[in-house]
Amino acid sequence: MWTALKDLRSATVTRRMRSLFEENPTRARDFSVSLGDMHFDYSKTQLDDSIRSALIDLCERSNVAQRRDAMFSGGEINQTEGRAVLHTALRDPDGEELLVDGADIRPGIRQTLDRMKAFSQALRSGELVGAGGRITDVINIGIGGSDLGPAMAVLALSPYHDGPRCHFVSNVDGAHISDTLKGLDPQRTLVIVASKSFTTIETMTNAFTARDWMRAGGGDPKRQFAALSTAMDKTDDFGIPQDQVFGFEDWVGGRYSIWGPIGLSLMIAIGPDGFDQFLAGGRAMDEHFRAAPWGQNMPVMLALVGIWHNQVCGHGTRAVLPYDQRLIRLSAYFQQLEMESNGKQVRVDGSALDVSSGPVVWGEPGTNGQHAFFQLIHQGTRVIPCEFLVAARGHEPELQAHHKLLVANCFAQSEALMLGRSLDQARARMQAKGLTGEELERQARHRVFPGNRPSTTLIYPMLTPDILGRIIALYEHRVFVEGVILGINSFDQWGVELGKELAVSLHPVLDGCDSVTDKDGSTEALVRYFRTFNT
Ligand SMILES: O=P(O)(O)OC[C@H]1O[C@](O)(CO)[C@@H](O)[C@@H]1O
Repeated sequence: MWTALKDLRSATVTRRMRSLFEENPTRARDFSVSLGDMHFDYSKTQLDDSIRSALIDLCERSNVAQRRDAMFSGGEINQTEGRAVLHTALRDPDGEELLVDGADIRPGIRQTLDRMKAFSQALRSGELVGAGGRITDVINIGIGGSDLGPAMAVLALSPYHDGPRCHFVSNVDGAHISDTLKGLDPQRTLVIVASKSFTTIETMTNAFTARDWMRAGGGDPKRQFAALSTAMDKTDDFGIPQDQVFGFEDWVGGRYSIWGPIGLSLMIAIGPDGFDQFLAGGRAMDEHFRAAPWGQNMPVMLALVGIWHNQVCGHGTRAVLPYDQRLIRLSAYFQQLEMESNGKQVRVDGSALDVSSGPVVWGEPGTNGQHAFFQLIHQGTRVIPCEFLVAARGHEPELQAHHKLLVANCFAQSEALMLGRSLDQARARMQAKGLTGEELERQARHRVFPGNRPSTTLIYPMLTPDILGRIIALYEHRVFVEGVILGINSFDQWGVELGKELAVSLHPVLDGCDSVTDKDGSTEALVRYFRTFNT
């Protein structure tokens, strides 16, 4: 399957992308996909008709349609954990009957959503109070999927906030909770403990610290704690009243969980109506993913472009570059979504992957990144496919000039990456500035841009709750399609276990309770260093 694609790649190594636009005047339209007013342009890549056909063929042969349908209908596609994968059901509470283990899951989803709405409304209206009166601040304590989604989305949608302030604590580093608690009123703060398992050491350590802080400051943890979890017995043990516990099932993976109870902080911030719009955005992307033919299917084409760049061309990293300051946490969110899902070395059947696993995902918002790492993207020896995201309009009409500059910079980057600047062009520019002879030759080489560097652009009218829902669902399905093509299970994460186990065994070693001599030399030396400062 891969050979045909690799041959196509060899045939295009020296081809200038720009020539594709000269050959096909409607290339921009032909190599883009729309969903309503959201538009995904992948024309600034090497994809042509034959490459796209070969990629679509790969998609067909990989049974993406069957796997997709199995996912939406509750098939046990997370084989290594024996679970269905149904985060999509969370954003479709009124959908038709959906059976898991013989029972329809929709009524439970609706009931939990209604409870979340009632709870967040009571909090926002001031009906639900803390020991010291109206709740002014909410802290979500969680990590990974129980943090990154809501933390990213709350920031992204700050123009829609009209509820209490939301804070996020994830790191077990005491600095995180300490800095967050400073300045908060323990009698007017709500703490949400977000943990699917309710055993994650970072989250539980921070939750106990927050409870001690609240008690010491005269707050009332019985009233001012809520929990989001699949483990009701453990939330009970912690002492959180059941009417403040919002449960979900194991068919929701951590990094896919923002659509349900894990999204409670987002709902508190933007209100139930805003949250409904967010769900509707995700649902619209689901419907599109299920219905659109592959070539017109946004998640599929985003995935196929990703497969082309990573597995076929060998570009091992992917930069996510939102030209939107409020999406500053988007690449961190996508890092978990993509790298925890598709960073696997074996297929579902245990056989070794014969192509690269998912790429390294990284990035920062523009224009900041331009003044940091874009140098390497433009002139470094590696090719780094870039994914730009940008809104046509900002939320600050009075600062329209800023937004125009932002957008101009975004478009300029993809243009510059594709066009580059040849040695002759560099020389001509320097001559125009009056340079001549040896000095001109010496300087000109440093001003050459190889160009021909691929990028895609996702453009939408404005970053609303609906659009954010569409963006997240788009990337979720992209990761899914890439995983199916690689033949891996995108829904487990065994790779995080070994480090967790060793941390548990190292904890008593740091205290000096357990011996350090059975550790490797490096670890032993590090432990001894730590002990000298902690006697
Ligand atoms: O919600 P929990 O159970 O606390 O887990 C938090 C995170 O930890 C992980 O299991 C990995 O360490 C993630 O997959 C998950 O999102």
